[in-house]
Amino acid sequence: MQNFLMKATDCQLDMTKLDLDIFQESETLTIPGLTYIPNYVDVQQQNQLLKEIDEQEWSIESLESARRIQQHGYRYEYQNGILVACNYLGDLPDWAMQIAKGLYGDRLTEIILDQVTVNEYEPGQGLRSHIDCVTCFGDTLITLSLGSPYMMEFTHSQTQERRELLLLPGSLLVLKGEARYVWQHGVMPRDRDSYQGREFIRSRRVSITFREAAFPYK
Ligand SMILES: O=C(O)CCC(=O)C(=O)O
Ligand SMILES: [Fe+2]
Repeated sequence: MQNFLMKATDCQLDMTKLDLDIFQESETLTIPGLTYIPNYVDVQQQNQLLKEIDEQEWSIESLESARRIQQHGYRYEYQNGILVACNYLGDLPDWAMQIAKGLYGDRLTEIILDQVTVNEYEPGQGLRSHIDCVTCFGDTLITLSLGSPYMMEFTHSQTQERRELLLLPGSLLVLKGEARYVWQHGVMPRDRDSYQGREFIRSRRVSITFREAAFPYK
């Protein structure tokens, strides 16, 4: 195995040299309904988004994971994976609304998505494998990745078949159909990822997930 250590602070520059995007795209075709779009936003936009996000208030996701999150548009509260409350918070902040409109303009969504969850991951933190609440959200989930590359794992909920995808900063992950409803997705709590024979040291990752708040909660 090629031991390729990459410091995440260097990654935005190094990514262009690595040409990772090419082999990632072919791999994504093996999960129906999953689309991976590298470089959806450029480095300048990524930095601007991180700045805007960090100006907003964070909250702690749960005692279990202690990761920081933000919710915009609607706030969903879960206990042990069960929805216990949903509140309308108001319009999305401008930076989120601009992206939501862009996704719609690029025909990635049929409506302008109105719920945003920002997830922050520090090295060692993860997200348990899950299928996003079916009754809470619409059929299209879109995640924009910022910061350090992290690997996402997908597990088929019946066959337990697994896939991996390294989510690069600036990339968009679109989950619909089977990728949304049949495959679970999650992030292992680790401080580095091995992917395609290379090792990626994790630093801070911030993801922005866009969803449609489902009708009963509007
Ligand atoms: O951080 C990510 O890329 C995914 C977030 C996610 O799956 C969720 O909030 O449901
Ligand atoms: Fe999710």
